[in-house]
Amino acid sequence: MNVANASVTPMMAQYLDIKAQYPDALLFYRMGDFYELFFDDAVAASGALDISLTKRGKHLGNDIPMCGVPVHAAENYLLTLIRKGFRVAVGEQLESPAEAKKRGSKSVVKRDVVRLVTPGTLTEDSLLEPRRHNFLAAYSEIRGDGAIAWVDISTGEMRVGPCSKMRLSPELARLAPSEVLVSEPDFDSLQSIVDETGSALTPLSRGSFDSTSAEKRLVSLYSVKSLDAFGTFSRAEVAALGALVDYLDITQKGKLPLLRPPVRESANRSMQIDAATRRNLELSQTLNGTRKGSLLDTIDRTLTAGGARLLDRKLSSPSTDVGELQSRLSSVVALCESSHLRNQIRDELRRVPDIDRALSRLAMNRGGPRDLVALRTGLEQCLILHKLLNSDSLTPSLQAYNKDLTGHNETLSLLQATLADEPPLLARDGGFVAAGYNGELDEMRKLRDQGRKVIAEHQSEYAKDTGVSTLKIKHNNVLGYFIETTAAHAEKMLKPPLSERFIHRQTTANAIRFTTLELSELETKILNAGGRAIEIELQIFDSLKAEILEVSASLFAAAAALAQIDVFAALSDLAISENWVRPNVDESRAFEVTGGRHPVVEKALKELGVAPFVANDCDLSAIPSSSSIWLLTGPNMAGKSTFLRQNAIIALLAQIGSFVPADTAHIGIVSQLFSRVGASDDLARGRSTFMVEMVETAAILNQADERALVILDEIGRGTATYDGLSIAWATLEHLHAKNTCRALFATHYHELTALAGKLPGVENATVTVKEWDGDVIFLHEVKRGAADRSYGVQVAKLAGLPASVIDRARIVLEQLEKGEREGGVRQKTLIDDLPLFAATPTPQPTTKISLVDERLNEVSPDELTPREALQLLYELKDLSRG
Ligand SMILES: Nc1ncnc2c1ncn2[C@@H]1O[C@H](COP(=O)(O)OP(=O)(O)OP(=O)(O)O)[C@@H](O)[C@H]1O
Repeated sequence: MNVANASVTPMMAQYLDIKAQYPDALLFYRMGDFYELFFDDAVAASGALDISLTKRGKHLGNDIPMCGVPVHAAENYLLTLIRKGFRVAVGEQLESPAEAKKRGSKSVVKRDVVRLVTPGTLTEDSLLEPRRHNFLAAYSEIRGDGAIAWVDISTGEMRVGPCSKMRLSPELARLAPSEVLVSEPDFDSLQSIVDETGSALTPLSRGSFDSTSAEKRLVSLYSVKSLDAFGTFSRAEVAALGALVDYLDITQKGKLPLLRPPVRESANRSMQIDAATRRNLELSQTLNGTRKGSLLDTIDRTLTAGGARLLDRKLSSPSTDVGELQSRLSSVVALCESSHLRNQIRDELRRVPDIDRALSRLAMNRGGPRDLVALRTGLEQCLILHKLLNSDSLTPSLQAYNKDLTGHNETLSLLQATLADEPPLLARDGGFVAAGYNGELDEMRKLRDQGRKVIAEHQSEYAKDTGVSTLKIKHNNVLGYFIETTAAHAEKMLKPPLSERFIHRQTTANAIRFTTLELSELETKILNAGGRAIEIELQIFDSLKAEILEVSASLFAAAAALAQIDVFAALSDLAISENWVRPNVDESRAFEVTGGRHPVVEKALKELGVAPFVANDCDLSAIPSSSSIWLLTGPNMAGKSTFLRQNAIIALLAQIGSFVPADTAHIGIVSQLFSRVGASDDLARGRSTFMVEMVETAAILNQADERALVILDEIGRGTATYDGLSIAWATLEHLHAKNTCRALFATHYHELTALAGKLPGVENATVTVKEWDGDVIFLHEVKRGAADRSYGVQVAKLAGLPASVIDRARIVLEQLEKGEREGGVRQKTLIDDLPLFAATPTPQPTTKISLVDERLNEVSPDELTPREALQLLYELKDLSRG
């Protein structure tokens, strides 16, 4: 831009200069106690934040729109802007106005962007959810070989794994990153996949993804010779990791977070779950997008933020490693068996702070004394917990985690010695270093807080040393502090040896004034004490921080151990209080659950105080075939969907190493979990209910292998009856012949039950109901066999459809069924045969009032004598026979 243009002020020139470097972000331009926004940024931010838009000066003859937010409240505004999809460049003043003035009276204060705030790079406590990770992901593809890397900069965890473009959507669903980085040339082809997950998509230049420079970046970041130190990575994996680091460098302006060495995750060690299945099973959020009511919400008994994040991670990536699962389950068992120990552990865990996030904030220079205190408390709790868990009778993995809780004595002692009990939030406020830690600091504080007292102490010392008891220390603006005495008393002070110490300053009419070297030093000290105290504290803060970061690896290990212990104890607590059972997990293809329950529905029923949940069995193992499928029929509302989901959830819980809501469960490892449950329109993506259903079904039929568990609920319901039936039929046959997997298939098409006789791997099961006086009573019991009918009309009646509609539906149904029995229904005949709705008189209630009812209506029980009552009983018995 043309800075020489007369209408551009130097400040505006600086603003425009900085803004040009961040065209995609809102620029927070620091002016004193405010961040100000100008031009389009101001218009956008004032709308998003609901703050007033004003004007400030003119630019090229036009008013400059402006809005501002106070610096002390900036975090909240930042959060709102980030949530609304903005990125914010924070431009700070890099010098004081006085320093700027030294360069010339017209000089503008130096400013530059110190940080680019984006959804994936948040570290502030107030901007993050404590119990959830905030991942930044990067996807790269090199010659058809794809990889995804992700990092939570608030905890420093960095992971990477292979990921084909096909698997990108399920991987993003699993990780739920808040921001995804892709190379500019890939932007268009990946946009729809990323948008679908709700993550922000950020394109980076091709250079950020260049695998050779990425490798250099990583090698220098971790100060290693080669990345082999951490494992073997593909080019695409290195590129994705490198892009993360490059982006952090750009957004954090060179101040990189504390990144832990990358861990490679291989896809075959965890259960594959696609986005639709996660959604359908409401794993970490409900279909309405809330955490409350999700499976995670129901099972989460963790007490620490780190534990909560770990449980979330486990639930999103159940393991397929039997050995690992057995080991996790044994630890849960160990803590189930000793409720005293478990309760003690849980009591101590309550006091454990978020060590990961405290460390990361410190590393990024955004930490304060409270973070150091969090580490102190964390390490103190480590010691207590270590003692509690220090037993040979515990499992090897608990013992290993317990080991990580020790070895921090030096760090703890340092923190204990250094920190005050309740320090302030910000280091610059001072007051966080404990008294007694640093002699000079103690003195400075004393001087700052008790200047008068220190002077008084000196005064009495001088009085004693000189023998002049009337001597006074006084202060004025010319001399500062001075010692004053009368001329008579001053005499001996003017002579050696006292005159060597007491230096004559002034003689007035009534008094003589002295000073001492000590006193003038004291004066400077008193004047500077406050500032010096803070300076010392900041030095101590920095050196303490450096020492802590030096041992960050072992502190992270302790935090990880605490999280693991928390998860084990939480799962034990859950198992005991909800009466869950240890599942038998192995390499077989078993799926045998007795007394299974749906944890979320069971909890909801309990809270409502209605009839308890009816437990059900599911035995796919008994089917002597390579595929094992239960074909589930039953009326609407009987509990088919619940049954389907509960079995998927039981498998999933077993594979995170949790007990399961059942009496017994034998689960052969499930490698892929698919579920097509319920129907929902996806209008945003321009897909109808039926289309969504078919896309999801296609994904299942194309991918499910013999280790998959497939849950299909009412396939084909979204289209015309015969089309739907045909699709369901063919789908079932495909699952049986090609996918040869374990599956639960719920359907309203009773015609399909005939397939059970034909296909060896398909068995019929049904959810039972009782019919009573034209109504239907749900028993929620799943039994082998086929349902006789749908009871749709009865359910509709329960829902409160007008009686005339219900009656009319009954007539139509009767005719349809009759038509079918008589060899196929021809619609034309049906329409001709059925009298029109309007012409149909509402039939009278089918149930007649019985004689027994009539007689009972006449009776008033209060007026009956015992003899009359007995007589009445005989009478009623007669009437009912008659
Ligand atoms: N085993 C059970 N014990 C007690 N209540 C249950 C049980 N299963 C389901 N229910 C209750 O019945 C309601 C309906 O269950 P669900 O949605 O699973 O039925 P459905 O057969 O799939 O119905 P539709 O075919 O109409 O979708 C649930 O909301 C729940 O309150």
